Amino acid sequence: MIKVEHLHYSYVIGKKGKQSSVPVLKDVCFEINKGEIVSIIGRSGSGKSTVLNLLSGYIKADSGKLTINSTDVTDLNEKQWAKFRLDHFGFIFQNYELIPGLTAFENVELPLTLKGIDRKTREGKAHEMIQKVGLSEHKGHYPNELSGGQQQRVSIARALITEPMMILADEPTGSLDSETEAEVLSLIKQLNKDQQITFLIITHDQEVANIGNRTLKIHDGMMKQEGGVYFEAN
Ligand SMILES: Nc1ncnc2c1ncn2[C@@H]1O[C@H](COP(=O)(O)OP(=O)(O)OP(=O)(O)O)[C@@H](O)[C@H]1O
Repeated sequence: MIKVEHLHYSYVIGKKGKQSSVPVLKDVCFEINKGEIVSIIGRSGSGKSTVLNLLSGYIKADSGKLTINSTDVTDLNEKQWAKFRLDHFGFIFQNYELIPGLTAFENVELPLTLKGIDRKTREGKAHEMIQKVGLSEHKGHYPNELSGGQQQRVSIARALITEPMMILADEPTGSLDSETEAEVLSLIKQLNKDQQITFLIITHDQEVANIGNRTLKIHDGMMKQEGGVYFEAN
């Protein structure tokens, strides 16, 4: 489903004329199969968010190959990526990233609005998703009228509404207390089990990583499967 082959990425830092290149990902290789929950665990600064940004086309690798659903997406341009992202991925973020001026229902509906789906279909789907995450009674609430856990449920419903191939979750429980964290992780596991939704979870927390079928460890821009050895760049 996702195949990452020998990705290298460096950030260019410093002022013009005095720029230097800082290698952040070094020969990263991994695959994610349909129906898996895969966790990427690593300390702060190890390169987790950079992996996510490469997978979702926000940044472009210096070298290597990225294949998603048998399509080579390594060289898509920005416009092609925007469509590809909307068609294939759902996103969940640590800080939920809900639109403050929209209700829970409207936030969930939004990706379908962006896709140009008609109102009746949008509303039907949004009702279904809000129900799926157990928030039907709160659908008219604005984000600031919801708890952190409820906001994350809204963002999960929003991620699900386009029926994405995969959900990319960046520290999905990073802002939640441990009880609410357990609830959100259990919802993720349930969606994976009942509907075979594939998740990639980025975290620095071993307990969160443990909900995955597989854990990939990233350290200093190098990645290994848990129990394996780090790949070193040539
Ligand atoms: N825009 C940027 N310009 C230059 N260096 C950057 C930039 N973004 C990230 N880096 C550097 O790249 C490295 C990896 O950063 P990244 O954000 O991928 O790590 P992370 O594992 O997601 O960290 P965290 O858990 O703190 O979010 C870090 O050393 C960071 O300082």
